[in-house]
Amino acid sequence: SFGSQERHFKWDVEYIFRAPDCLEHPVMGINGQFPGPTIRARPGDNIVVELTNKLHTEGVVIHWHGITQFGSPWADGTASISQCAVDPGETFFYRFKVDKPGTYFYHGHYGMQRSAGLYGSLIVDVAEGEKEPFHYDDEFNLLLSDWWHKSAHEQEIGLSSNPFRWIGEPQSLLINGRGQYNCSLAANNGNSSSPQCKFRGTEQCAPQVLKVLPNKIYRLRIASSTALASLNLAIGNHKMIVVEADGNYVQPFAVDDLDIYSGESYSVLITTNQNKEENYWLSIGVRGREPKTPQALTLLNYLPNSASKLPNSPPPVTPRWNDYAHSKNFTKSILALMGSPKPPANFHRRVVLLNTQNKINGFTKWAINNISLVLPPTPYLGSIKYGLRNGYDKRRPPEGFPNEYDVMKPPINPNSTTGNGIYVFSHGSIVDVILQNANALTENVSEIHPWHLHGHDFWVLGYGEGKFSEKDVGKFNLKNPPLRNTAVIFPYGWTALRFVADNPGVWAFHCHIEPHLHMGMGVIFAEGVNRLPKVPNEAFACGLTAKRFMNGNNN
Ligand SMILES: O=C1O[C@H]([C@@H](O)CO)C(O)=C1O
Repeated sequence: SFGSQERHFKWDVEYIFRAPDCLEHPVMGINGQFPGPTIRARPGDNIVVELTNKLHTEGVVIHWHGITQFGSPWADGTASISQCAVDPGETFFYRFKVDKPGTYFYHGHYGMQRSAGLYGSLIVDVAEGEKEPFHYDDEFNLLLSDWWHKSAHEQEIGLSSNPFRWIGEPQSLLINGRGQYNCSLAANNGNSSSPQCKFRGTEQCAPQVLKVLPNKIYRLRIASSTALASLNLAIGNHKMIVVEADGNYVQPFAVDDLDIYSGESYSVLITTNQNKEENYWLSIGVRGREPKTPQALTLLNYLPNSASKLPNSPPPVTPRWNDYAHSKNFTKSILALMGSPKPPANFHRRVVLLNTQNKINGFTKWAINNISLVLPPTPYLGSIKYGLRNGYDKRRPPEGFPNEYDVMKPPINPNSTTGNGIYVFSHGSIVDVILQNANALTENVSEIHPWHLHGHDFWVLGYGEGKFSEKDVGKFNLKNPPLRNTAVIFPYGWTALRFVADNPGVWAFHCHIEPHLHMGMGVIFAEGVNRLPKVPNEAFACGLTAKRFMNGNNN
């Protein structure tokens, strides 16, 4: 399109020593930075990321979360799905177009590399000469994450062990890769048992202070790449107007605090119209799991006040972790901005996906319709495109679950099986997905799962309690459902989504809680793969020997 640019980046992924929460640990960085560099682009721009793997003993891929990859499914950055993991020493070229303004991010999508710190921001501004449907004077970008003192490797080994070792709650929450583990910014006016932090400001774990001028409007871009934690964000004395969710404009609404699940992004507007002699807290706490992690904090610093002037009152408190009514109220308030694309009135195919915690040979797993996803070694995109017979399980996974299954109780028979079959959708068909939550292995436990779809936005048609039934269809919102790429299922509830299968490729659809995906909580969708032109060789084979074989020189 007119004025579009190529934006070229050269990135080295490597472990670096960093102190994200003031304690030093190996962190997966990019070009020596953590979080990785921010990509900023405009709609229509071609992004080229020349990614060199400097990890020495691990493969790597990067997923561009929220970017549809229309016409470039091999650049989606999902190991075993859209490409082979990039070998140590190798360089892979991600080439893709960004199509829609919004707040996005990128992250590792191989094993548990997101937990290791492989993530960064991707911001698409409006096209030159165009305006957002709201006004603001300046903006801040807040990429939220959670951090463990146990390495991603140790976490992963625990999950794959029998007896199972759960990763537990994070030690710290990070804002733009910065948190404070053994001190608190609010010790002097809160009830923290930690000592007051004393920062010069140059420390790796010093908070990024948000410096604002009085009586202005600021846009906060907020994205969550947490591995586990669902979060709630609040700013002392300031209401937030929600205007964007996952790169889509929403009908503006005001809140005192905002829930954000892993894989989601929001933009909110705040007006700096409070007492300008004061500074204010921005605080982030854990939702949906019994919190064992202190709040993350930073300051809204009204200039010219000193940033060392602490607010008079303690940081806003996070709503009670299991106040699901509060969460549902927020989530259901998110509706598409008037004039947004509407969903088709009917669907061609409905897939119901039951989410259960299971056992396989004594190992703890998650399963969808009783199949726990284990990715095949050959990427699906290549297996399908080239008709490879043994690339993956050709049996179609179930479209639903037995009617008598009681979602309110632990599974009667918790034993499950692994699989890697795919859901194949006809090109252009309209697909409804009902995500059905259930009781986990333990009685009276049902968890939150934020589900993320690659390659598409979907409309969120509705949320409900208990088991989904046909009569719930009548309550679907077809008028102004929000378009998103991530939607949460609440404990013991269901969430209904609709999307158009019009993006040729193979797409992961999964719980964005990284350990849950690792334990099998995902499915694979494929559509229109036969329409794809030649797939770049380097997506499916590595090194010069592979190139030689592909050129037919294999003797
Ligand atoms: O997958 C999970 O495992 C643990 C627990 O269910 C078993 O230890 C937990 O809280 C999860 O979310």
